[in-house]
Amino acid sequence: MKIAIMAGDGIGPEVVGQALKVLRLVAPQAETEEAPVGQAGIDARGKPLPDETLALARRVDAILFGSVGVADEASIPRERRPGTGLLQLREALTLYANFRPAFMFPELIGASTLKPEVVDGLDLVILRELNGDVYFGKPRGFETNEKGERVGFNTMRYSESEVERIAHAAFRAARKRRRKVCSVDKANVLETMQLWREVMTRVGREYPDVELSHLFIDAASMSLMRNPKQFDVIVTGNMFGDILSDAAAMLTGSIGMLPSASLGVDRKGLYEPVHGSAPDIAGQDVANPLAAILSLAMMLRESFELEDKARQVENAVRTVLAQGYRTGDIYQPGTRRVGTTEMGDAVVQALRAAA
Ligand SMILES: NC(=O)c1ccc[n+]([C@@H]2O[C@H](COP(=O)([O-])OP(=O)(O)OC[C@H]3O[C@@H](n4cnc5c(N)ncnc54)[C@H](O)[C@@H]3O)[C@@H](O)[C@H]2O)c1
Ligand SMILES: CC(C)[C@H](C(=O)O)[C@@H](O)C(=O)O
Ligand SMILES: [Mg+2]
Repeated sequence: MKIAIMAGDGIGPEVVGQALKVLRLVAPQAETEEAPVGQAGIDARGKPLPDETLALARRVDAILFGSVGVADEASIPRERRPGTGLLQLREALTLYANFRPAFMFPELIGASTLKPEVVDGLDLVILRELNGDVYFGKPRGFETNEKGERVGFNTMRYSESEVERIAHAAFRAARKRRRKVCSVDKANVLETMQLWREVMTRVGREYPDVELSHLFIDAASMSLMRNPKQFDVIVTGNMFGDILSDAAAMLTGSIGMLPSASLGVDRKGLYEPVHGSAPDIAGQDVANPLAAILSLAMMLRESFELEDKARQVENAVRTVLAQGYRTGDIYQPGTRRVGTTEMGDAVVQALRAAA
């Protein structure tokens, strides 16, 4: 059981630190090795994904990832951008299937931005394609047009085989759940997405026991807010999945609650909270570590087939919420406001008590 720990930047090390305490307790046999990524990679080795970090990623069974990013990310050239380290890692390991479950803990119903009856019992998963789309399509870059103005451009691209493999992943996931797949695209405007819908429909015929529907991204965004419980598995492209999953976070109360698993062709996976490095709250011991801890649970389940351990961790999260522990992002009057470390300790305590 070899695990690479890539805590990254900002609140990354704070939340991964809590997940590590949980790992040590539930799987003391796990061998871990840390490696810098993001701005930490640039500081240590001059690159957002140092060669040594990538080599470690290739050697291990799973990666526990924190978050990467700095406050002025948007103005930095690509090769020196912390986020590039994460994108390169996803590409190098062919981690094309990014599962982002959004699950409503009953204790947090009041923390959701939606009415209680709309989110009570919510349990959906957004399956985001992670290796293609406008994120990786070529050509990309800057050029000068005939008027002498600068032009920035990217290309939205998907090949049939890329859509096929994510489609199969979606239908397989649906078979373990409520057997419904909603494919989200923009096939009314974009050729890339016409192909996406065509391939989804074709692959769907191989899964007659799974109900397939299609929505355009604009309508899907609305439906996610209006009636999120209609969804089981939502499968979508890289860019739309990025946006929809942050939106889904607010249904469940906070982005600090959302875990994710990025899987490829084998069981090796990268597990990370959906949130970023949150420079606005970094270093204050206030970030919610539960998304990182729930990402660890996904790792135990998916990469190591330790279903019991995964459940223990998820139940411990449920217990601390029932006990009233809340970080600032999910705080409500009448509950107990705690910091990152105290929340991690509470989860460890709950695990010990249940053992
Ligand atoms: N997977 C990743 O590593 C990842 C994901 C998203 C963004 N980023 C990067 O992070 C940096 C900041 O991006 P952003 O501000 O748009 O998104 P963000 O997710 O870092 O933060 C958005 C908001 O949510 C809050 N927040 C995030 N995580 C939280 C937690 N665990 N507990 C409590 N509050 C939390 C932040 O304080 C902020 O107000 C950028 O450089 C961006 O590129 C990285
Ligand atoms: C940091 C960034 C590159 C990343 C993405 O856009 O994929 C993040 O927003 C995410 O959701 O994991
Ligand atoms: Mg994102």
